[in-house]
Amino acid sequence: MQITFIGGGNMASAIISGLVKQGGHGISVVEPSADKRAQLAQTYGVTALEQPPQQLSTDDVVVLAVKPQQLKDVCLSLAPVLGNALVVSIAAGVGIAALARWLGSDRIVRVMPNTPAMVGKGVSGLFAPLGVGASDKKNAADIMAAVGRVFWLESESGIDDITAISGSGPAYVFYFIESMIAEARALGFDDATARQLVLGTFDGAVALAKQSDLDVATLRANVTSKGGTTERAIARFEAEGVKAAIQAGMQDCRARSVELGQILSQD
Ligand SMILES: NC(=O)C1=CN([C@@H]2O[C@H](COP(=O)(O)OP(=O)(O)OC[C@H]3O[C@@H](n4cnc5c(N)ncnc54)[C@H](O)[C@@H]3O)[C@@H](O)[C@H]2O)C=CC1
Ligand SMILES: O=C(O)[C@@H]1CCC=N1
Repeated sequence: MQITFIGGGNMASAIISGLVKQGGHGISVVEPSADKRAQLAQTYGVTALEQPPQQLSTDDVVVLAVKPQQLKDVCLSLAPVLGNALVVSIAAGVGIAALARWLGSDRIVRVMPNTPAMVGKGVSGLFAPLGVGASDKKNAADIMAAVGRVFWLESESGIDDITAISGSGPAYVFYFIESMIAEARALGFDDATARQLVLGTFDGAVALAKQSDLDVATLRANVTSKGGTTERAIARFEAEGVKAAIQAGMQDCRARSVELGQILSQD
């Protein structure tokens, strides 16, 4: 595939890194920052451009990887050179109707990836409107499958849902990890040891959850001895409303995705 990324920031780099490892693709990136262009070219061996190509072809795939707030201008400037290229938008919030209006094309797939794509462990939700053909859907899914797992969504609002789960989710996990590392440091462990203890715990717990036949609530119960230490910790989490706060945070995240779409898709 000939793939042109518009925007070479965090998320684009994560996807590019997986595609480069997979090999066999022609990859270019349009990125205004000269520093980032140099880094992308050096790290991944991709073609880094300051401006979009003069003309794209029907066989090209264009991945829109700029901030949602930059999307309209980017689409309007791409429209004259887009030809009939397939467009894959990874931007949060902004819907296909607005993208189609700005691009003058409805050959569009929306994707909500996440940054663990950088290490081949991404989770992506994809949505394509009815008019998008099977080979376009396959190309979009193949790009994301190069960097992790792929889930097709039945409706576009599923993109808002999955943004609150896997799109933003790595940040929730890092927040939990950060909190545990801070406390391990407060208990006197040096930074490197605190990090290893906490990351080892996450790694082990996730591996156990994946390999076990038991559900996660049972796995948690198995750690929690009656009258023991874990029980105290979980009781404090419950008293402080940690679970409710996580769920409320996810709802706020989803609402922001909807709100971004409403604000940014107006004209
Ligand atoms: N970071 C994440 O975890 C995720 C991000 N996304 C979506 O990915 C998109 C990009 O997010 P990030 O990579 O985090 O942002 P970022 O800020 O790291 O990257 C955006 C890049 O676009 C470049 N840019 C600005 N104007 C441009 C233009 N006119 N033409 C080409 N490039 C331009 C910027 O210089 C920057 O390098 C956003 O729409 C976001 O909603 C989706 C899922 C996860
Ligand atoms: O925070 C954001 O808006 C983007 C979308 C999902 C993850 N990062």
